[in-house]
Amino acid sequence: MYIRKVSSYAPASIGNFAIGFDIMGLSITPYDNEKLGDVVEVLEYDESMKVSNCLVVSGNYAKSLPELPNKNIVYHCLQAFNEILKKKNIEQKNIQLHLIKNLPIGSGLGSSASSVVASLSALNYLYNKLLNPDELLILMGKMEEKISGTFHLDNVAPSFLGGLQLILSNGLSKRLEIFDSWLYVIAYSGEKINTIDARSVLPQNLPLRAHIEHTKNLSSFLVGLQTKNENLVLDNIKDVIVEPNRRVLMPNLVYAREELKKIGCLNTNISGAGPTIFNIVKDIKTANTVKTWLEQNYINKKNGFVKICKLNSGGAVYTDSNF
Ligand SMILES: Nc1ncnc2c1ncn2[C@@H]1O[C@H](COP(=O)(O)OP(=O)(O)OP(=O)(O)O)[C@@H](O)[C@H]1O
Ligand SMILES: N[C@@H](CCO)C(=O)O
Repeated sequence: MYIRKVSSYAPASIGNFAIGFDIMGLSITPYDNEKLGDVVEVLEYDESMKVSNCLVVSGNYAKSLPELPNKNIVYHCLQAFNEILKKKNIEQKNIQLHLIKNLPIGSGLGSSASSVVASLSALNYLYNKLLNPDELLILMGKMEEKISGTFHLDNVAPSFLGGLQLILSNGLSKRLEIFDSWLYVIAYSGEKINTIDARSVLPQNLPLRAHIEHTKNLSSFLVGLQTKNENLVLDNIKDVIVEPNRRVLMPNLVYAREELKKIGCLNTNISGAGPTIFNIVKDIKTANTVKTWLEQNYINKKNGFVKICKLNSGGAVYTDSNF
């Protein structure tokens, strides 16, 4: 039996939020308050009890994880944290990690980020908040880099800190206030797209025209938030840089966007690297209509799902058996 259990839940997130490739992301939670995110429990044992397996996994998507524990990003998070302890001459506790894998892998819902945030935030809590939130966020980004090949914080920042997060040039993250009444109908098609593959279809250079158009859209989006102009914000949640290249991976996106607009959906875009799409509506009645259309026309009924979500303001949540 363990002597202490620290558990952390890290919510799903919409990476990029369409207008901010690699620099913006939104934390979401289902409208019915169901949980949508991974949980990592750190179990501390008495020194007399030998922990034979430092990582165990369970949950609906545990079977899709790499078979070898050392291929799991949670294992790398533990190793990275142990390295920090070593450098700071802090003795390692006798612990085991339990990952409850609730998010589908390669879904675009920030699945790997959720595992990273849950494990590192739980470990940090167990070690009396050894790292401050900025240091912890950077470490989370480095762990994401191990998976996708690039350092990006657009999933880990919202999952950890909650809300709509904008990554700044100093590497830190800033919360932006977005309309909290908006609903996000997310549709996970059931296919798997690894971020690293979705990045390999992107061009290394941008035409100047695309850069200008994108900058205009991003500026308009930010001004819309600042002046609380909902239409200006909605009109500028769009991606003229990445989406055109990723459409090849998501051939039904444009058709879905056109059809959903006819039934009241205000905005349809790719979540993270896809294949999940997010659809913005302002009321629960339209959300249900959009959900039904997506269930009937967009998702693979065996593995896919559609959920009505809202903004998650809080980010990762801890519980500690000591309290
Ligand atoms: N704990 C983990 N959770 C999720 N993926 C993991 C984990 N450990 C290792 N992986 C590997 O990471 C890859 C999936 O991560 P990836 O970033 O591509 O998808 P995602 O996090 O679902 O998507 P997105 O970042 O677009 O929202 C897979 O190759 C998977 O095997
Ligand atoms: N910004 C990332 C999110 C997925 O991890 C991308 O679109 O590649």
